[in-house]
Amino acid sequence: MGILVAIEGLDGAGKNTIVGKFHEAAAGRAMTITSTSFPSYGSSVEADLAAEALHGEHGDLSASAYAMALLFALDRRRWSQWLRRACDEHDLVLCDRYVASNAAYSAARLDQGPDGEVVRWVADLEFTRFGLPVPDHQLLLGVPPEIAMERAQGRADDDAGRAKDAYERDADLQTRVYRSYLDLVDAHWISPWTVADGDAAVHAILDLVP
Ligand SMILES: Nc1ncnc2c1ncn2[C@@H]1O[C@H](COP(=O)(O)OP(=O)(O)OP(=O)(O)O)[C@@H](O)[C@H]1O
Ligand SMILES: Cc1cn([C@H]2C[C@H](O)[C@@H](COP(=O)(O)O)O2)c(=O)[nH]c1=O
Repeated sequence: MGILVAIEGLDGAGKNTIVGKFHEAAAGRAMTITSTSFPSYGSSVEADLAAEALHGEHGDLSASAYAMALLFALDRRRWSQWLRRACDEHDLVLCDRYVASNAAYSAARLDQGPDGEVVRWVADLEFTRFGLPVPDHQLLLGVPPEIAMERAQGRADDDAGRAKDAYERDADLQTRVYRSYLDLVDAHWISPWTVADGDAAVHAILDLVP
């Protein structure tokens, strides 16, 4: 039975990039690794609707923190079986964003803390009602908002297909999301956390694999 690790952080923090580094580093160890990412664009209608809403479509859908969180949660729900099977078949299963993304972004949008109503609602909905597996460990990329926003801007400048969405354009929201993540870490929300970046992050997580 493998371990499930969620990789969390701001937009542009480098989550997708570090997943590549995990795969490279795991190849040098006697272990198997698999990964997925959320939102699962292109394979679930909920993920695509959420992205479209954050790019200005679907009326006032994106104005509701709960509606957006529900779309992200319904997207993840489709992956529940896949995640359980992946943990049976691999030593390490990585998720580029997981349930804590919903907790951190929703709490930041609604100016609530880690013990607030929306964080409780996210956990009840996703873990209790939808039965998503609880992550064994969560990695917060310790990349502060100024750097993450610079990277997201660079990516948008280089790639017309990666124009910034409503969350990425909102510098104040990004700052509050980072605070929310740090609050979740301090509260040991759901499972143990590591805050790290780069090679240190990769090795800290690989060392957790029995
Ligand atoms: N350690 C790093 N140093 C400098 N640039 C980086 C680093 N990691 C990633 N980048 C660059 O920053 C940009 C964002 O990286 P990436 O797509 O991995 O972030 P992300 O956290 O997955 O973003 P999102 O959540 O918005 O999808 C990319 O252009 C990537 O090449
Ligand atoms: C999975 C997930 C995502 N979000 C937010 C975080 C991002 O700003 C956007 C889109 O994600 P991407 O990584 O930039 O493609 O959605 C969220 O609030 N809740 C979630 O569960």
